[in-house]
Amino acid sequence: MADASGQVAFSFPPSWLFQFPPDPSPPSLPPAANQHSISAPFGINPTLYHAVLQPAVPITFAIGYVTCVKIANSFNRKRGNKPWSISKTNAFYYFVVLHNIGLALYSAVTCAAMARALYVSVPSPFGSAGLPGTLDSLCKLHGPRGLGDAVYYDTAAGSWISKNRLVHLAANNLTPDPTDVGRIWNEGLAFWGWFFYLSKFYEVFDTIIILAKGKRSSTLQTYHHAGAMMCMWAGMRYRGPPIWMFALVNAGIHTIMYTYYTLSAVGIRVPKAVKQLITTAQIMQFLVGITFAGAHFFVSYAVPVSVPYSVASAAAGAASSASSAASVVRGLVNSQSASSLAASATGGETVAWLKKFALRAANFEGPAQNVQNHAESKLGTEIVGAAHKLEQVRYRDEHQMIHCLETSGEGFAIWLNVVYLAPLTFLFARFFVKSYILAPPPKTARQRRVSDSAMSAARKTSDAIEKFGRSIEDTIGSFGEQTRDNVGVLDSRDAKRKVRVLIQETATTHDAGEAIEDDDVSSKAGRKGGATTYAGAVKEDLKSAKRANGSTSRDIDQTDPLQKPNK
Ligand SMILES: CC(C)(COP(=O)(O)OP(=O)(O)OC[C@H]1O[C@@H](n2cnc3c(N)ncnc32)[C@H](O)[C@@H]1OP(=O)(O)O)[C@@H](O)C(=O)NCCC(=O)NCCSC(=O)CC(=O)O
Repeated sequence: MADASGQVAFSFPPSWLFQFPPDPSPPSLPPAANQHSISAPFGINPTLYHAVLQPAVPITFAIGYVTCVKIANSFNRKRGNKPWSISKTNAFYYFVVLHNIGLALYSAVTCAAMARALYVSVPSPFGSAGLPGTLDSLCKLHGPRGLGDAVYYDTAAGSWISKNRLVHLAANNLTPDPTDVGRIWNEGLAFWGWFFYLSKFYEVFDTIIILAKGKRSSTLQTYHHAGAMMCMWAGMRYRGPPIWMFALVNAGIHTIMYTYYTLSAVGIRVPKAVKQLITTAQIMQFLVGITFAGAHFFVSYAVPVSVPYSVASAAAGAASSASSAASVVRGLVNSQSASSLAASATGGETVAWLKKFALRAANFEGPAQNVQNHAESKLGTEIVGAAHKLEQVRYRDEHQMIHCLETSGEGFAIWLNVVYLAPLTFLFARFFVKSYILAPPPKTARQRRVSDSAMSAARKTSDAIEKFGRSIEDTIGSFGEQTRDNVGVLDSRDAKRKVRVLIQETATTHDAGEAIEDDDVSSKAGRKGGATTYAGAVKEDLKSAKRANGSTSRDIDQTDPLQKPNK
């Protein structure tokens, strides 16, 4: 299927894009050393650059990470999810705050640098190169800016090439020139993408923070971190074209997410609506990411290609028709040697030269030799020589459809990302449903009243128990004294009154406790957030209070000297 202009087409992807394992050629390309610009603020040692992109690095790390998380999860479960003692230290607190601030800032810088790279590399589809120009800039990451000027790896030829014969490779003639500007790789992805890949290893500290708090790392958390390092690796190792989006959008979302965690870590409560917005943005990035990355498999577009053609036929055409002559002139002006020829000749000389050229093409060699320039001298031998050369090989631009992707490695990087993102989107959607749809809604006035009464009930219970204990001690004390003094008569009315008042008080708080228990608001939310955690704690206090009250009452029943004996 092609668009109206026939310049863009959508078709089923060729099977070689799904080859596994992918072709290891070509290796990734470090950014140019000593560039000192926002695209690459400093050089990266090429050996190091390649070393961390070895497949063993992310695979080993991801397996090690998942194994450690499984062990730590079961450790935390066995300990009843008790926070590790280190999590109570100041050092841990400051580490968590700095970790989040650092990642928020780093993500913001990466996002800005990638946005700039996109801005300078991707032309508008409404510009002179149209939609193919935009697609070309998104599909081909190397070489100079301009439709059809990209440098890409031709798997069949086993070398880097360009559709434009005027575009040169690096000095070694084997790789794209690292100083080329105007495409995403050299404009920032080579540098910022590589560090973003490394940051995925550091981000496992998120999990360590969760574990240290005595919680268990969720499937979402573990899967996300293990998968992110694999996907960033594949994108950077094989230069999957849409990997820029991972770096740009994910860095943007992480700026917000780590700002949220910073606030959360210092105890600033973020409204639930904001939290919900962050989760929505995360889900959106995955959906857009899957669609955008997947589209690369299906897109082809037209690029101008320099096609060599035989001069003789073109020249014959030039002699026979004016329009063909015009095309010859265009061909000449388009070609490099013709440009230099034109540069060396003034307007009159060019006309004379064309006349000579047309005569020669028409096989009138004699008259051709005698063509003169405006100074009425025969055309210089160097011009004739150049024209002669032009007769050998000429190029003209034709439009050819090319696929967006060129190597099986690019294909691999994309499908790995799509395969990773699909379950991640599901896990996030489930998180969304659990956290914002199934979780209890914000408290109503009545629920708040119940919650308040829970707190005051808890307070009363504890005061009453305290008072009760003291009275029992006093009563037993005075009873003992009176017994010792052999008075034989306890001030029974006073003691009885005290005990009755206390039993009444605890009974009141017991009822309040029942009321709270019936209301599941405070109990369900229990584990998340300061207020709900407090409500959970209150409930626990109430339960203990109830237990304490029950046993104390039994004790009183058994010890009350004033109680009538059971019949
Ligand atoms: C709103 C969210 C950003 C965060 O939701 P959470 O449920 O994690 O939020 P929360 O308020 O319960 O916070 C969790 C607890 O950990 C503490 N905490 C502090 N710093 C943290 C850090 N860097 N990472 C994880 N937890 C951290 C919090 O203070 C809090 O402690 P306490 O409980 O003691 O108050 C959400 O959208 C989300 O990402 N949920 C998934 C959670 C997850 O596993 N994320 C993995 C990264 S996903 C990711 O990164 C996606 C992406 O690439 O965009």
